[in-house]
Amino acid sequence: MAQTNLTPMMEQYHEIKKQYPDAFLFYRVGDFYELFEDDAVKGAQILELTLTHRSNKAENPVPMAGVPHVAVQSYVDTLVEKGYKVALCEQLEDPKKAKGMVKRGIIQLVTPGTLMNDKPSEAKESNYLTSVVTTKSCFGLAYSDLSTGEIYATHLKSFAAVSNELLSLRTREVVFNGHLSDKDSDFLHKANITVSEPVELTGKHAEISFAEQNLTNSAEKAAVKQLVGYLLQTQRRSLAHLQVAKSYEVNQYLQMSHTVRDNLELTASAKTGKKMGSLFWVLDKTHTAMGGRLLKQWLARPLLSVEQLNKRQEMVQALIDEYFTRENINDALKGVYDLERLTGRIAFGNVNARELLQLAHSLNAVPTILTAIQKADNKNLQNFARQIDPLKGIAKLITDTIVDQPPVLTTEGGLIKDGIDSQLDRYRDAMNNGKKWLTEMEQDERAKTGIENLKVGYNKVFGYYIQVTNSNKGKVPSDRYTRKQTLTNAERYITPELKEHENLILEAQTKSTDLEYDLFVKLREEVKKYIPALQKLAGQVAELDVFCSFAQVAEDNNYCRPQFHTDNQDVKVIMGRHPVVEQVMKAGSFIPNDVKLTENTDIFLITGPNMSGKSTYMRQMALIAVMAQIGSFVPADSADLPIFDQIFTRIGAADDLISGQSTFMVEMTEANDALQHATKRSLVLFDEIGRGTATYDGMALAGAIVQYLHDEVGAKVLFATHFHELTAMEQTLSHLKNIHVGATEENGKLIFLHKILPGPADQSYGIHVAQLAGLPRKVLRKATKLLNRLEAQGSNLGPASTQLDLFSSASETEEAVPVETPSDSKDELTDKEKDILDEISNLYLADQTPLQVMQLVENWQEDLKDEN
Ligand SMILES: Nc1ncnc2c1ncn2[C@@H]1O[C@H](COP(=O)(O)OP(=O)(O)OP(=O)(O)O)[C@@H](O)[C@H]1O
Repeated sequence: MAQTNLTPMMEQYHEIKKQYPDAFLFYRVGDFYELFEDDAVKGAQILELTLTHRSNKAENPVPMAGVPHVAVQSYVDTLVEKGYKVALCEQLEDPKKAKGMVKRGIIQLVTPGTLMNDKPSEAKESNYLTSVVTTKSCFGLAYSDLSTGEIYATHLKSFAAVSNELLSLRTREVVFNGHLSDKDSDFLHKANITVSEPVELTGKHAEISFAEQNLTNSAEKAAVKQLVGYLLQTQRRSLAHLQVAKSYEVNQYLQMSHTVRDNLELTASAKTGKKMGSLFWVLDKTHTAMGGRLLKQWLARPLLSVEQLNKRQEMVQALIDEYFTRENINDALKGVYDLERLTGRIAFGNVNARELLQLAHSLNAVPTILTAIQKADNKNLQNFARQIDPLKGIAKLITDTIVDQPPVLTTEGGLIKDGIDSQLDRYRDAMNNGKKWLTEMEQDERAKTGIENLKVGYNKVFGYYIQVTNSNKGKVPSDRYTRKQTLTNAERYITPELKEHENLILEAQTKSTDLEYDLFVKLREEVKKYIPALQKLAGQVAELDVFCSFAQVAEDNNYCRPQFHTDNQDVKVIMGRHPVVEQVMKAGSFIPNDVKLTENTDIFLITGPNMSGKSTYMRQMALIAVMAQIGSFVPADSADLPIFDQIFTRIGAADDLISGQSTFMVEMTEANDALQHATKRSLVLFDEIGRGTATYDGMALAGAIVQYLHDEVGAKVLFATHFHELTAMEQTLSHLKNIHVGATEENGKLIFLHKILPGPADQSYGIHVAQLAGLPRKVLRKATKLLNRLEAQGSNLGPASTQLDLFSSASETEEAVPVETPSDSKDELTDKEKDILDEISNLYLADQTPLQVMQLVENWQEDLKDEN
């Protein structure tokens, strides 16, 4: 906005705003932060503020909107959560002392990736800022959670791998040094990831050399440099808690794409996006926020090393065996605050006395934990405990210095205990003596003047005064008292003696408050020296918390300790259960099932009615694999498992909203991902592949995919299908076995057994399920009639029989010969009827609302009417 004749303040505003064009500039004026011009217009709308104008009478009044400084955090959070950036511009000198324009400057730039939300509901969430650099040969990627200071770095071959990492980390902001194609930029926008420009750094920065010290890969180094540089530039405060970056490679862990993680509902339910209903919900019995965050990190990166997994398992086993130790540890953990984030706040220098006490109380819990472990006399626990330094000295220093219930503010005194500093004690004595003198003086004056209700009081404007009610005004010794203030029913006076003591008291008070603040800062700086030790301790406590949680969950739900083998890929899970589904069902009502992919069986082709439990069975296998590879015990009687390198899924019907692909396209993309990247060591779950297109297309694709997985990939595959024709493949594919989920019919009613049985399903029961869903009788009757006719015709239906032959043993050598259609043309189905039947058997009831089903049925009725 071109402006002429700007006031000095607006000139200053523009000067600062120019440097932060893409951020909302919160400009401090007195007790308010003001937004001006376009920021004001947009901000007022988003934050529901009143839009006013500055220089209302001028030709071009400046739009303006303000928020009180005490409430600024929630406004900043709202904007940043929506993906905007906020630049906080403070008054850098006391306005009273300033000559001319008050100096102002940006003290912090809050961005989506650097937002530190203190909401308790988000304590178990990490908020990552990610930095990506393009180099000639690859992409370097580094990310950090600013609240804890941890940094990780890796390098990746393709932008697709980068995108997958960004989505898996749920990063909100990426600092990117390259040029984004329209497609990639669109993708990031839809994924709600803010893209920020890297900042230009001059000179050397200790934080950068510290963070990158262990890295060898140059792309990773560059990514960390860019990350820390951005943090330094936006935070403009001490980042002493930033840790040494840890290098990782995605293939050091069990790999899953972000869609696989979402499909398996590892940390959030697919339906609600909430924790409830996810694997994390079942496994998380942690008592600390750090434990919760660590468990989430483990879920994001399951391990491949049997050695490391055994170590975790041994800790879990020890804590199951030592019940009382676990209970004692749990009790102690309940008193531990978020050490990681407290440490972050210590680095930033915005920790208050209460938080320092929280730190001390947390540290005091550690010896209790160690004592509990010592009593248990368990080798694994002992070894773990031996590595822990409880940092007793820090805890003592804090509790010795800070009073038991300090105020939130650190600038108004009342923080430091007596006996810590002799000067402070002297000031306090002076204050106390002064106050004692005031009480004595009040008594004295009452006696001298005879005014019984004479009072000594204090207010900010006049300081100490003597108050006399109007009725006693006459008794006031006018030679000694000077009138200062008249109230409706009293007068206030001062005396020279009173003022003299007032000076002494107030001076002692100001000095002691200042000194207390200094002592507090000194303490804070002392604690700051222990940041790395505190971070190490926090990590150990978090691990112990997760182990206790695993032990608790294993014991509560009767899990077993999985065994791993590396010489083959056989899977042998006996009486396995779905960890989440069994939680939401009545105790004992979940039917356990085995998964035995052994002796050259790689593929289970699973058939069975809708709703019988095919998906549950497949997911339960994947969840057991993930649980095992994070070190948790698993819901089964026994589990003998290989180490899986990757998990692929094609489950559910969700459109990929981010990439804007159709359901079928997503289905094929996910299938392709598995076909291209799965190895013999992978686990593949395919649920009804091919149902997103016309029946015969779908069946053909599904058959070809199964064959490819069998011949070319050799992964362990669970493949559920409604195409019964595929079951014929067992005759030709030696590593494929048919299994089905049992169901029976009793008095015309369908009973689900939820039991996995050998061989293919004999019926699909689609119409029974439709009946369960309450479809009108007329439709069900008609569907049954159509089905009977189809069955009577058997394989005579031209195209289906061609498909069937394709997958049967004869197909390799013989041409399929279409059998002639029956001569009774009345019995032949019309195309329309076939379509309707197809639609009914393919209808996914779980995806429909009753109203949608009614609508569909009504359409069918209309169509059938038209036919007849
Ligand atoms: N083993 C089991 N024991 C008890 N109940 C089960 C079991 N497996 C599944 N169920 C119940 O059956 C419901 C349907 O299961 P699931 O979604 O796995 O069926 P499906 O065969 O995949 O169905 P569709 O083919 O329609 O997708 C589950 O929500 C659960 O309530």
